[in-house]
Amino acid sequence: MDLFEHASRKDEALLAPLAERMRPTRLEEFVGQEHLTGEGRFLRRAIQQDQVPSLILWGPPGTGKTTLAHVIARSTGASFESLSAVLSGVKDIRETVARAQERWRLHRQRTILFVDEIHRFNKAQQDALLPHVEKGTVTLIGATTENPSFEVNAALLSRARVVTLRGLEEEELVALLRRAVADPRGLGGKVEVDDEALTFIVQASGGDARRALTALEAAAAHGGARVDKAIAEEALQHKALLYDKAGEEHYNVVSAFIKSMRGSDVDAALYWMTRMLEAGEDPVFIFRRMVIFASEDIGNADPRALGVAVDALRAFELVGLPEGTLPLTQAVTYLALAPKSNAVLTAYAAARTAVTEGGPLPVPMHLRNAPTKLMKSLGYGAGYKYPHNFEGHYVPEDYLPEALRGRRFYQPSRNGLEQELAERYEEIQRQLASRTREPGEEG
Ligand SMILES: Nc1ncnc2c1ncn2[C@@H]1O[C@H](COP(=O)(O)OP(=O)(O)OP(=O)(O)O)[C@@H](O)[C@H]1O
Repeated sequence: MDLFEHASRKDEALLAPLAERMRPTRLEEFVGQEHLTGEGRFLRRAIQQDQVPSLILWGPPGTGKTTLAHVIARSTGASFESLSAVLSGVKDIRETVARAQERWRLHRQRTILFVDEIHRFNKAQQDALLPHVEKGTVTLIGATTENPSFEVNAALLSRARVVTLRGLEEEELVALLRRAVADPRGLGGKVEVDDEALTFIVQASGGDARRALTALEAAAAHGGARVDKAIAEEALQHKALLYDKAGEEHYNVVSAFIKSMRGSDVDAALYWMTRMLEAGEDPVFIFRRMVIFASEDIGNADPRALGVAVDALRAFELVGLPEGTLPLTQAVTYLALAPKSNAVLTAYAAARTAVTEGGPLPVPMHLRNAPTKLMKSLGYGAGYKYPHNFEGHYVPEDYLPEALRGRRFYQPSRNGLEQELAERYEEIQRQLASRTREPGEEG
């Protein structure tokens, strides 16, 4: 039984991606970032003296933020816990803190809490965590790729020291790849990778160690026992086609999501929504697209849709993830099945064309503001009819500039609630057309 468990755990370890298998566990294996971890530098000293404060690690992807948090925990004998600011809810934070308290109470063991994407922490999450950072129950290590002085909340910033990580240098990445080729945790010396191929991979990695290791792994899988530059190139191209979170594929999925809602296919909309979440998309980005969609593709066919989208966003900001997926799903299902109209979009486009092409046409005299006697004597406001003085609070009248009389911008659909507006619109057009003009009035 024991043997079995051991064997399966070992297989799992080998199934993990190369970058994961090669993650340094000691400071000696950590590459680059000499300004932090070199002899006598701040972080090395803090680790040696076991006095690591709460930190915010700011740096590009794949430069060792997560790794550093692991190394710190291991070297200081602290327990390591990790949360995602995007995916973990307040409940997860409370449970993590409770475990940390327990560890301290029973074993006097400290806890390092790693929070990925710390700039996405919302108010509720912060309130649940910060008092415990203050008390020292947990040492917080947050990671962010965004400039913390703009993106990280002040309450957090004042409790943690910001540390900057740099993209890794080419030589550092080459050394890292060589180690991965030889190390038994890595490719175990079974693959030969020539220098040109290594340089090619490193140059395609933009200082990102995870990218470099993942590319090496793909090249090794592609090429067998020997990897040269041509094989590395081919492998990388193939990979780029399969998955590219930040690039084309991302936009394809967003596009499929919007089109599914527009096409009233609620199941497809849910599928693409989930694809985006799983790929690590910021839910707020999805919400913003939905708020726009509610106006652009539903509009007055169901004016409640805009409210549903905005309320769901507000709810999400209150509860965060994972519970925030519920208002998100609710809004997606509502928007997908609501009656559709693009009359808002076309109305604005038509009005804008009239303004940009027609130039600043004069305001008709009867609509002008007449605050002074002089203006009144010049005819400003003369002949204005106050609609409330007429039956039904309406009187047929011209409001557009003279040159645009009779132009229609709004083309209401006959869908959903917009049907009512369409009927009212037609009625008004009829009254305008059949109005009896007073003598002297232009036709
Ligand atoms: N400085 C480094 N020294 C050695 N290996 C590194 C270093 N930085 C990254 N790596 C390798 O890259 C992998 C990913 O790094 P890590 O998870 O620390 O990145 P990160 O900075 O947290 O980036 P992300 O924000 O993308 O998660 C690690 O598993 C490790 O193999």
